[in-house]
Amino acid sequence: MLAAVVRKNGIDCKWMDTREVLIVNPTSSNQVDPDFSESEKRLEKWFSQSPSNTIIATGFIASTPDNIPTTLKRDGSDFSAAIMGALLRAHQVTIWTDVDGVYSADPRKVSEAVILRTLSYQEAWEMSYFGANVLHPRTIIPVMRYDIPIVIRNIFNLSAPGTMICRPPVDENEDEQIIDSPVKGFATIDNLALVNVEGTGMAGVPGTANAIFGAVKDVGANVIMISQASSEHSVCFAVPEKEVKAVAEALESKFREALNAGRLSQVAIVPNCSILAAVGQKMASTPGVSATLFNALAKANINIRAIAQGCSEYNITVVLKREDCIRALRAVHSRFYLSRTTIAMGIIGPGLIGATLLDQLRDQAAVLKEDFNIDLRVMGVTGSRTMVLSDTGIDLSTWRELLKEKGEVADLEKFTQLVHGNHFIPNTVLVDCTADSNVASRYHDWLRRGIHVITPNKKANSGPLDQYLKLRSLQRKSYTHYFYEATVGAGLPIISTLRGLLETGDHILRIEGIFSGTLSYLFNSFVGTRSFSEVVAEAKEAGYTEPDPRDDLSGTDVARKVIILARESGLKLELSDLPVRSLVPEPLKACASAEEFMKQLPQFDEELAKQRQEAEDAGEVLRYVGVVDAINKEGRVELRRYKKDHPFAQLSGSDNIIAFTTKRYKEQPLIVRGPGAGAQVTAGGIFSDILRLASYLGAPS
Ligand SMILES: NC(=O)C1=CN([C@@H]2O[C@H](COP(=O)(O)OP(=O)(O)OC[C@H]3O[C@@H](n4cnc5c(N)ncnc54)[C@H](OP(=O)(O)O)[C@@H]3O)[C@@H](O)[C@H]2O)C=CC1
Ligand SMILES: N[C@@H](CC=O)C(=O)O
Repeated sequence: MLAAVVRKNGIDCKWMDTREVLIVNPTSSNQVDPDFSESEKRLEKWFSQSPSNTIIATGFIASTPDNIPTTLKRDGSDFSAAIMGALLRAHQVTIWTDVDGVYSADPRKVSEAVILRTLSYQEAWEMSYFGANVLHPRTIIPVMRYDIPIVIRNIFNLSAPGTMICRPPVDENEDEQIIDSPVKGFATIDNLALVNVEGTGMAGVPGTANAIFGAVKDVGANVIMISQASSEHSVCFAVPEKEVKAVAEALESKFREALNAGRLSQVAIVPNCSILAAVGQKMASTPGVSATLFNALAKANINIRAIAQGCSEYNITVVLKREDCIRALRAVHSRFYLSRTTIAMGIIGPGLIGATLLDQLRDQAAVLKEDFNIDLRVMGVTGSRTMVLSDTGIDLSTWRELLKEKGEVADLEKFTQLVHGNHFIPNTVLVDCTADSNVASRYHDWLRRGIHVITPNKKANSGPLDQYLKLRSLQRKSYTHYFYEATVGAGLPIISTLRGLLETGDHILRIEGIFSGTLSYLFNSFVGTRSFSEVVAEAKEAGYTEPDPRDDLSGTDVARKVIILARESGLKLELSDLPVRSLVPEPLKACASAEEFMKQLPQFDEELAKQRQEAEDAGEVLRYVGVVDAINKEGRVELRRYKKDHPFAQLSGSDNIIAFTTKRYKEQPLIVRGPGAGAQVTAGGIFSDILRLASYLGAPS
């Protein structure tokens, strides 16, 4: 019928019943092998009887050598095209199908998967084995014999150039993707089980592998991957889950004697596994591919159960828990720059700092995506009473309304599970923008679960020493990150400067400074023109104070920062070890709320006004300072008087100033100075930590 339609449209065309031309031999595995020499003879004869430039040939069908009609079995239509291409020594074979080409990963699992412009024959083989929408491997064999390219095109989208499967170009500039990434694509197989045969009696015993795989063959199971360490104490292989029971029984029966005698210790089954394979011919000549792959998996906190790589190096296969498979696929896909570094984020505490951070994330999202390939997806926002969650990411221009109008009752465990449970995003970070010690007490659990933590909240690092040490030790052992630059100096680089000094071998002697933006502002502005309580109200209004300003005035906030820096420098101090001079009038310590405290504060203005006047009369100013004394292994927080020409007397606004005296910076300390409180700078500091995390996870920096 098609030939008739083509002829009706004016094209001279013949139709070919391929049963007359294609001759195939059945194989033992219920497939067929083309008989090329017989088919060539018959094709020549057919042409001599029906000369034509255009042939419409039947797909899928052929004949046996004794002329009995048969089919080309599964994927037989593609196979007929490839055989005809080979018989005719075609310039190119095009397979018209309903997809744009071969993707770098299953687009249902990796939304950023890209169409591959070219694949080598071997890459196409590897990808198709793993279920990617490529040609069946046997389809490629006939055309590969004569180096004939096959192009996969979409009949429904003629503008898509498709994927060309061919011998790799000699000039690599022909293919941008090959240059960008040694890995062409990733594929997965689900519903597998691992079988591990283990025992000291296996080492150096010829025939062990033969016996194991003989037993597997006897039950008709298909071995999908094999791995054996060179110690020969164990052989592990993957089979389809539905076949594993029979395999285990066959092995136990075959090796009963060795198991009883203890020469084999076990035949263990690991159910619910998946395979993830990285495929690329260029991997063979590129060092570091497996390191990058394993690193990406480690960073996504994914455990690898088994590994296999053939010496052709076209394929690296890892076996993982099935539930980790999609996350793993996304992590490695994004790591090889085929797609963006995507991080699922949960923001806890949308108060002043959290809300400012959300707005900064909203304003910068497009630039991060387009220019830096970073996709920060806020999957949830929670306060102490309500929370909002989304599977795909919250629209940051409407999060306030969503929280107010559609918020559900806050539940931090549920929040954590849902933000982290998105299997499509490999990495999760929880950003704690509260001042709550209960939230801080969860960091250990989050890090243990592979969730990164970023926070301006000082409670965890200045809380009980043993918990702090536990947290740091866990963090050192795992691939999860815990960043808290904004806990000291808000957006100023204080912790990173200290780390830089220590990591390069310097020794801290003393860290001294004005660590409180609020107290800095108070003493910079309390110059005799306004009362003390008025200046405190201004600091609160400017967003410098803690949620309860008594935390600032009591010196607790400064003490916490001193403890954070002391611990960072290696001192094992508790918050209670620090003598603190509180500026909170004794009767107001018991006020029920921050509002009540602010209301009553004016009654006590006189006392501080007196102290300020006394200092001024002596040509001095009052400054609230913190000290880490690493020589005497102690910390202090004090209200001190400084001469007016002292650097600490020269500050303005909410400036912090921190002086590091070290072995290298002994005569002149290293000084960091700048605004040390306020919503924009603090949120900016947290944002920098988030981008640092993204770069650790693989985003270009
Ligand atoms: N202001 C500054 O310049 C700086 C602040 N910081 C730190 O930033 C953090 C936030 O400060 P700020 O924004 O001013 O504080 P806010 O009081 O404005 O906001 C705190 C937020 O935390 C939420 N919250 C409290 N407890 C919980 C809980 N158990 N679970 C979930 N959410 C909770 C509150 O929600 P709800 O309203 O529903 O109770 C609120 O949204 C503090 O740790 C502070 O020390 C660090 C450096 C500088
Ligand atoms: N309340 C704090 C905010 C930063 O940590 C301050 O005043 O410094």
